[in-house]
Amino acid sequence: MVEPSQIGPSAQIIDGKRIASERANVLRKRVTKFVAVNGAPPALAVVLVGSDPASAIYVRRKGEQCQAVGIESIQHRLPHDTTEASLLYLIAQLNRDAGVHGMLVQLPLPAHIGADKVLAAIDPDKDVDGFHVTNAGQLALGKPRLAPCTPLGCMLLLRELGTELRGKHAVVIGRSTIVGRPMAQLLLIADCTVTIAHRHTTDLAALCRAADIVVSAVGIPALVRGDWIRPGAIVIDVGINRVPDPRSGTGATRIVGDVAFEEAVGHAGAITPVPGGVGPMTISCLLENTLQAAELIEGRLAGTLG
Ligand SMILES: Nc1nc(=O)c2c([nH]1)NC[C@@H]1CN(c3ccc(C(=O)N[C@@H](CCC(=O)O)C(=O)O)cc3)C=[N+]21
Ligand SMILES: [Mg+2]
Repeated sequence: MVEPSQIGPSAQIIDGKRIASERANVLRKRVTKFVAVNGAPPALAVVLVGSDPASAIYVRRKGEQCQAVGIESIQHRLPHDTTEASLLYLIAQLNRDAGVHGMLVQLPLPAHIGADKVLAAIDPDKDVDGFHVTNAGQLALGKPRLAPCTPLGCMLLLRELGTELRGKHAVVIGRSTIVGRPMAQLLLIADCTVTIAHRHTTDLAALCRAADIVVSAVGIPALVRGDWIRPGAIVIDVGINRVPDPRSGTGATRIVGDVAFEEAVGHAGAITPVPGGVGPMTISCLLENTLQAAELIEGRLAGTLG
């Protein structure tokens, strides 16, 4: 007996939430080992300036996930009118604090604070977002140290599928420094042929139709249509777009990605949902980067002490 849902092609739905929770179990064991060796847990400092509601939710979720694997979470919530100088002062303190292994400043920052200057002030060894020019440069050289969490999470999802990446044509839509560019670098390291598309790209549809892997990170709901997806291609949807939820009738919102999911699911071989795809993997990779930073820092200290 064939269910209607089994008639016609339908993609494998890549369950980022499940994969992230399985990885949390592995991370928890690594953290336990770290505590046994070093006597204290890895610690992540998260700095939030202002009260953007989405940022507040993400920061809270990061704290919860840290706690779930035994990483100490230190959160600094600063008022919207915090000066650039006082934010730089806090970063300098966190850089010096031997009890802090990783730190991040939640983006976006208020307009009166220069994000480039702030990111440059973070000790690259504690830069668990991988946004510092040193870490971006290492990645561009093909020798990543701490790499950005969202692209790392996308790579883990691709690896989880078990398909050979070497020689595959990957189209990355979006060239942001936090997702598109580092994503392209990681795909290159995995021996993909990589095309980066952006707002000036002509005939994005035709480009996507030639792709084995499409990664979209632009923030436009339903930009990527079902018939843009080559049969069997892999679709990674990084978009987080808040839209009105017509089903609620109460003005409530829901989040959708950049891909018209219901269309694309009939074409793709595998596709990430939003929510429950890339988002949970981003936080999972943040935890992993924090543990990696802590292991490197403590390993180096142990080396200097004998
Ligand atoms: N310095 C800095 N580092 C960041 O890594 C950073 C940032 N700033 N600013 C904002 C973006 C966005 N981001 C997300 C993290 C988790 C989910 C996530 O967990 N999403 C869930 C739930 C989404 C929801 O319900 O709102 C999901 O997709 O299933 C989403 C987005 C990290 N960012
Ligand atoms: Mg998601």
